[in-house]
Order: sequence, then C-alpha cells, then structure tokens
Amino acid sequence: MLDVQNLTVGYGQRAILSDISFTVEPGEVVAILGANGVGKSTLLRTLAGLQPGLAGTVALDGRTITRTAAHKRVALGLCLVPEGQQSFPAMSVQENLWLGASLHARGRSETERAVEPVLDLFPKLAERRSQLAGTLSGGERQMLAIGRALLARPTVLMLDEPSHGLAPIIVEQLGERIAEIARETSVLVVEQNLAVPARAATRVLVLDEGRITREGRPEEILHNEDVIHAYLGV
Ligand SMILES: Nc1ncnc2c1ncn2[C@@H]1O[C@H](COP(=O)(O)OP(=O)(O)OP(=O)(O)O)[C@@H](O)[C@H]1O
Repeated sequence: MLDVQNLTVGYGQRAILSDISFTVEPGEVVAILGANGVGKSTLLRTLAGLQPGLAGTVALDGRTITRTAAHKRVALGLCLVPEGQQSFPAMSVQENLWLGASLHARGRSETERAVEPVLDLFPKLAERRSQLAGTLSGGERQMLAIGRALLARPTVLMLDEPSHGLAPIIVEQLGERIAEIARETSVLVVEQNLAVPARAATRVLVLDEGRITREGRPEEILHNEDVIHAYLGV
C-alpha cells in the first residue's frame, strides 16, 4: 500500500532523516515515535509531497509517487492531517465537512449524505454541527480535521501528533476512533504520546538520530522502559 524505501529527508542539503524504509499495509495503524525535533513532521510533510525528499522512493498502491505533486497525492489517496487541527474557523462544523466532501460528492443531498459516516464516527461533531469551528475545543477541532481528511476517502491517512495539547481522556478516545478508522483506511501516525499507539497501533517504529532504530508490535516497544527512556526521553 504505502511503501517507503531508503528515504532521506531534510532541508537544503542537511539531512534530518536518512535511509528510512517501512511499509504501511491495508488495515494497519503504523505509529512512528520519536522525541521532539527528531524529524517526524518533516517525514510526513515529505510523504505528502509538501517538500522534496533528498533521496529514496515513495510508492502508493504500487505506483511511484516520489515526484508527484502534493494535490495529486491526495487524489491518489494519501492524505495528511497536519499538527494544529486546521479547519475554517468562521465556518460551522457541517460547512467544514461539506467542503471536505466536495472532492467526491456532487450536489447538496449527496454532500450531506457523504458526511453522515463522519458524524457517526464522531458523535461530538454531530452534536455541534451548527457551531463555528473556531469555537470548538482542541479535541473537537482535532476530530473535525480528521473527519475532513476522511471525506477525501484516503487509502492511507497520515496524522501528525493528533494528541498534541489534548487532555488524557480525549487522547484515549482519539486512539479508539483511530482504531475504528483503520477498519477501512490504513493510518500512519507520528506521536510522542504513547497513549495513541497503545490504543490503536498494529506496529510501532522508533525514530532516533535520523534513523529507525526499533520496530515491533506495540507490546514489544511501548512496555519496554529502556526503549521509552532512551528514545523518547519520557
Ligand atoms: N523549514 C525548515 N527549515 C530548516 N530546518 C527545519 C525546518 N523545519 C524543521 N526544521 C528542523 O528539522 C528538524 C526536525 O523538525 P520536525 O519538525 O520534523 O521534528 P518533529 O520530530 O516533528 O518535532 P516535534 O515533535 O517537536 O514536533 C528540527 O531540527 C527542526 O529545527
């Protein structure tokens, strides 16, 4: 599905991550863990086509997209929800979702029908459908950002630190929703918080000093205190 081989990413000629290889298979939630500044956002931005890789290849469903423009990657099914929960603050929750649906849906009734599964997945958004997005809580804004991305019908959804700034109970709920999303859409999530991978990940990779240093099932990585201390500084 998503196949990343020997990817080197960075700024100018300065490599931040070197020789990164991994895959995301159908139905998987792959979590990439790493300390502040290790290059997690840089990796996702590169996969999304928002900045060029320095070396290596990226393929989606067998098709090489290493040099494909960002908007075309979205149309092919690779969607990024960046950190910061961007939506349109002066538009209501449902208007934000309608806009997300407009990539595939035609006309008002088709658009309204298209957003129903997202409102089912996030009942809080259904309750607040007429509220302005700018007045939502941080957790609700995150759900809205994920909901909008889902409306693009991605085959791989990439989430950049979705737990950032959220209360622990909301992070747990978010982890559960991500596990639900993975029944239809593969997920690649970068995190520092262990609660999201603990609830949703099928595989965990650890980034340290520019490389993937560990890879395993969540129970192998997340309960290994040496790994957690050494690589995440928590
Ligand atoms: N536009 C840029 N130009 C040059 N260097 C950058 C740029 N953006 C990020 N960096 C540097 O690249 C490194 C990795 O940054 P990145 O934001 O990818 O890390 P991160 O793992 O996502 O961090 P955090 O967990 O703190 O969000 C950092 O040293 C950062 O200062």
